Amino acid sequence: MAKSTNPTPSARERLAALLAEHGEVASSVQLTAKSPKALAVDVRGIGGLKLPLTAAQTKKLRGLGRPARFGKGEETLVDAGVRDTWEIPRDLVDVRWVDGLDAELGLVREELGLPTGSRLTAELHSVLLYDEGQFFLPHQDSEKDDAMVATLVVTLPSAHTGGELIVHHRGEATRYRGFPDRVALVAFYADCRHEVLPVRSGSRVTITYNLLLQGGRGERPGVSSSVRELLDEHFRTSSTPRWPGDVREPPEHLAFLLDHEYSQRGLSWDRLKGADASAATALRDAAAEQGDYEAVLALGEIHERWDAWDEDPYRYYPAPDDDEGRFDENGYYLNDLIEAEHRFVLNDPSFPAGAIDLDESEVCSVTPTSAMPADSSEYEGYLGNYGNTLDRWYRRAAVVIWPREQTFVVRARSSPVWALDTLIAGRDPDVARELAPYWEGSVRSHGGDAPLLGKALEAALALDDAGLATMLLSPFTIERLGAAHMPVLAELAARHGATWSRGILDSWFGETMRRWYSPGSSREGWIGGLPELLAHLPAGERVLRQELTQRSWDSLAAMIASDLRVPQRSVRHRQLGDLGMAFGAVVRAAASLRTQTLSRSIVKRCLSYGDSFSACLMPALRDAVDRAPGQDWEPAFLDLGTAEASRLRTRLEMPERAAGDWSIGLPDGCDCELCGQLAAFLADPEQLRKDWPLAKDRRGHVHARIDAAELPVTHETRRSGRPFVLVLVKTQRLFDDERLERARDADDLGWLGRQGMG
Ligand SMILES: O=C(O)CCC(=O)C(=O)O
Ligand SMILES: [Fe+2]
Repeated sequence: MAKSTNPTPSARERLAALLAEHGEVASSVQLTAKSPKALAVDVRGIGGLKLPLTAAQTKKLRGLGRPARFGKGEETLVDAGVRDTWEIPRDLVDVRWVDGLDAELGLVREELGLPTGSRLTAELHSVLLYDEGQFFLPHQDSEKDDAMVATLVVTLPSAHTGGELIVHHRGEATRYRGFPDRVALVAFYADCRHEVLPVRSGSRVTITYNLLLQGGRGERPGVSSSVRELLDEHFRTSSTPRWPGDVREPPEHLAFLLDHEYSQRGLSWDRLKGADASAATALRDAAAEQGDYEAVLALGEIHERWDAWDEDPYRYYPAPDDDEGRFDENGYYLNDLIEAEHRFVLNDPSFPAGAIDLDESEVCSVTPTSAMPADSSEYEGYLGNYGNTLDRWYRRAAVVIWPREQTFVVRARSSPVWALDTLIAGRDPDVARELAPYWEGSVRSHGGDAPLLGKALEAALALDDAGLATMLLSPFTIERLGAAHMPVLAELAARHGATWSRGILDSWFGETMRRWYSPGSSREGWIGGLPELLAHLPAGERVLRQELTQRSWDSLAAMIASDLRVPQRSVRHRQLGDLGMAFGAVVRAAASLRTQTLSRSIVKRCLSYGDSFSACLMPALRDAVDRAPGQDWEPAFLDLGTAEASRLRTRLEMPERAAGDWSIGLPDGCDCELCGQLAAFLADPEQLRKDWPLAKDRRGHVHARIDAAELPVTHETRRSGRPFVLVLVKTQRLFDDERLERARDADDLGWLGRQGMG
């Protein structure tokens, strides 16, 4: 969140501040053992270690050591450039704390702010020996056990310098030294990066433990009532209007973002780290107080888009005082937050899998997201709609709270599948009405795929209400409609009538929707399967058959019209060719309708298209023959094929280009004075080359015209003299292309003749 410029902070901002105060705790801590005798270490082959360690003992230890490994993703590696230390095999070592470790672990638990009532246990991880020059670069320990919350490093007393353990957290580094005569214990949260600096002299020996947390929830009297009041205030108060006249409803959720990192499996109420634990617990207790709120842990994905600069704007001026912390980790200066998206997956098995999107006014945190290191980021220079933008993505865990009466809607929004299953089972129209305000957004953000459409149809059938059926179905797109859906759709159409059906199809074919969220599904691909789809309608069904075919044609005709306008010939032909299958399908579907009105209007429209339409028609005709060899032509195909044949014949009857005729036509597009000169050169049958001194932008215009029309003319700039000279040369491709085209025409005409359309 950007710094608030609002003079009176909102309830959620005050809530975050209260929780921050309440939960100030360390992320690492150091203790010393009562005496060196607190610890008894036996090593097989050496015997009991005498503390402080002597040089003779470390020498023996070294004899048992092997180079330590470290984890990188899935792998375990040995790389002395990252980690250079000896590891003593764990099974050779027996470590015993004479009075147990409970007192120390109790202190650690308190200092790290883990909930009262919980208990830490230590699990031996490794025994390490760092000789002079050895070190471990910054890293984060992997949490192999779900209950692991922290690491404990015990440094045995020994004479050494260097080898400091440095623990990083949220931009702060804490440095811990071992002692010559005392056992040092350092514990830090498992999500802290840490490192061991090179040992400068002597040897450093450490024993590391995984710290596991068991049970217990914190009880923090005192804050709960103020938390509760702020919670109520948040849910009562509409957020500030974004522009004059903007009407905003009171928020439906509150997400409090946590500061530590959690894995999906590691995120649970009794294993929250540091300040998160006390804050989250206070929130949960306040929510539970009267049983009217629900609080759930969630994993969030946050996307921020910043207006940003890639260099320091204050390079030549002193930065304003309140401007620190405005640089991200890559040195970009964060200027203004343009937008932020917050999406949460509820981490609770009693909730259906899925995600909910929250508004910025529903989110708060102690540490603003922009102050956290991003998981990934992307900088774009002057592109798109803004100036320079910096996109940043983060993962942050959160406590998400909502009024209990909203639970159905929250569940339904996070999983539309679950919502539909509930409707199918309960057939309760009031429940469906509760969904109405969110349904479209919810289907959209979950991709609205074919199985979901299947369920939505089923639910519409179960509810048996035309209005609710429209609400449930209209967010989908036509590309998702498959054979399996047809019987239910027909049933609904029969129940609710033709007007209802048309309304649904209008939404499904709508253009805006399609761009929103049908990635990977192509309209023309779907139209290509139309006749097969119609075959799944009950015999005698008329409305859907008619309407689906009509709308498919309208949609396709719009695509054809736009492709016919593409200036480059090769692109135009390829795109039109790609529509051939869909065109054939529409013609076949139209032919199967009760009246031939649509067929006739298709033919009429196609006869008005120019020559390029052949690129779409020929593949459709050839496909029709492949599908139904030896069968009679649909009348529409026959009309179009016959017209195509006569068009081809006319073209072929024109005399071939004479050898030595170099005249080229320039297609329409511009009649500026420059294009006039270009056209004259092109039209001249004898002139093959033109050396044309032209200023830069004028050369650019000529380049563009020639490229757009894909003319057989090379156009290069000779960079000598002022202005440079544009050299145009007509090429042999003029003759080759025309020859190829004639051959293709002849071939098509022959084929049409053999199909009875000559
Ligand atoms: O030796 C130390 O102080 C730390 C060792 C460590 O970071 C590890 O084993 O992961
Ligand atoms: Fe480590």
